[in-house]
Amino acid sequence: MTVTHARTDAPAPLSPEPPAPLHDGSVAALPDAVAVPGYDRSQLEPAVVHIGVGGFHRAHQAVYFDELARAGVSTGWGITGVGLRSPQMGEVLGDQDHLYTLVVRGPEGDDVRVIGSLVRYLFAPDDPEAVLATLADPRTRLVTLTITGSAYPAGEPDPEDPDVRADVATPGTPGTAFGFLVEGLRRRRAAGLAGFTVLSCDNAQHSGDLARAAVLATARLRDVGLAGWIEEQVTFPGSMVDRITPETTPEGRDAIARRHGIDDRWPVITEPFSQWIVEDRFCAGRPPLDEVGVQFVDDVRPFEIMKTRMLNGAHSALGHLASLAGFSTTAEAMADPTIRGFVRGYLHEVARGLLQVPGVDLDAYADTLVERFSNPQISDELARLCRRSSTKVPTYVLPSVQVALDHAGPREHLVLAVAAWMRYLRGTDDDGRALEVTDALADELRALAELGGTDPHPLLGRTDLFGALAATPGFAQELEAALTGLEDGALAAAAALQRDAGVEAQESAA
Ligand SMILES: NC(=O)c1ccc[n+]([C@@H]2O[C@H](COP(=O)([O-])OP(=O)(O)OC[C@H]3O[C@@H](n4cnc5c(N)ncnc54)[C@H](O)[C@@H]3O)[C@@H](O)[C@H]2O)c1
Ligand SMILES: O=P(O)(O)OC[C@@H](O)[C@@H](O)[C@H](O)[C@H](O)CO
Repeated sequence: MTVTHARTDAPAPLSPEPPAPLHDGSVAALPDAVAVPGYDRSQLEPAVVHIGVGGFHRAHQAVYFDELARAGVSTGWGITGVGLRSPQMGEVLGDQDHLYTLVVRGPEGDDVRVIGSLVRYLFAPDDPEAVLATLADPRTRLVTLTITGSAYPAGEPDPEDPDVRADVATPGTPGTAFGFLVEGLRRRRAAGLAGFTVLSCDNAQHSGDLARAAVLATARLRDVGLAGWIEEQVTFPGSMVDRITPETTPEGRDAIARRHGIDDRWPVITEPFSQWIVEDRFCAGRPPLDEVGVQFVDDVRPFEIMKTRMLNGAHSALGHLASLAGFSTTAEAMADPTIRGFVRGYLHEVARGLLQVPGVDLDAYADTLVERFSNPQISDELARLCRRSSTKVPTYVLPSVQVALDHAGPREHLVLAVAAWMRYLRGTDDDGRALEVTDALADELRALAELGGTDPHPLLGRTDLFGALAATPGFAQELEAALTGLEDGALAAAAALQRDAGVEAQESAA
């Protein structure tokens, strides 16, 4: 493994380089392998623009739109994919007529199909004008985003940031997704058109509010009147999205070619589970996604909070702790009873701090998460779960710790998860092997983690990450104890929690 001190404004090491075509005659190339995905793609109307076409979009939103067309419900929602950061996805999709293979990997084996809802792909740095023209096109009714949580400014956008400067000073060649949205909307306003819906599909608590705040703040930097028009004309529904989608590796790609005889340079492998809950606030027409399993609600926040704190929080906790213990994938780590017990304990503590979620039994939800994380058919790298943790831990983990401290709730697993992140930041596992630390703040946080050792105070000084939690009585001492426990190794620290829980259970039974 390598230690990567990457800045998030550099393209993240998102996916492996797309593998070269096989074309050795042993397999059929897309789109020859499957001529059409079951409907006439020429009928698809380009009503959706999606920014950030990665693995998840192709395993989730694009699949729902594909199902709409496949089931004959509607061909009104074809997708124009837009990339801002790396050109490879566009190159691969361009070679495949924008078709790609979705492999749903469950206990019964692989379900393989070709997805056809992406009709076009634009790499913004090559042709910003085409992207802006598409956003200003009257046919565009919905813009969806999966640009990672780090792309949303915490507070106001930094006017000194070169990308934000481009959004304002050279709006014909914007630097950020929000700059593109604002200029696209400005052109619509100038042309007398209405707005479009902006639907964030990034994992976040209040994803819609984050997108709205970022778009309005970017607009205000340009023109207060434009910002006011956007407030009136554009809706930003929140959404809860869920489908565990690992990065596609060359090995995964080659296995698909061998097993299924399809030469797809960048297929997507995902799990059977899929969930999408969306707030019903669409200003330019709502796609009939309820016909294909999407749930529309008035307020998505309880679902977002549950999902980010339970699933994503447990993923972060598992990622850091199991990486320290030397594991590489979720399934491998979850097969270890100590790690599995730690994840269960973590989920239990989070659930204790959650309010009721409509129609959800949190214990049953926790059980499904343990099962999904353990899926041996899916090879999900722990390293993926540990990227951009300075954005993720404050969103996914720390709110649960705060709730537990405020209500004197059980929190040993939560605190160990924070300690494991701090220990992980030092960049080596329990056997001294290098860990991948891919984070905008990697260098700064590593220095603080090394300075502190088992003393969390240098890291807790980062109030931009810890907020009021840093000063919450008892937290620093509990963290210090957990960091000290980790000196014996991650597995030993997790096992100690299980021993303590066993003793407590015996005492209360007695
Ligand atoms: N993979 C999953 O299991 C999963 C599930 C639910 C939600 N998500 C969310 O979906 C988003 C994308 O995840 P993914 O797994 O597809 O990752 P990915 O790395 O495959 O794709 C990320 C995409 O975002 C783009 N991007 C990154 N930073 C950007 C920026 N600052 N501005 C514009 N574009 C940017 C990349 O170019 C890429 O197209 C994340 O927010 C993630 O939390 C992922
Ligand atoms: O996507 P991230 O990096 O914010 O978080 C990593 C994982 O927890 C996440 O991708 C999950 O797999 C996903 O949210 C499941 O729906």
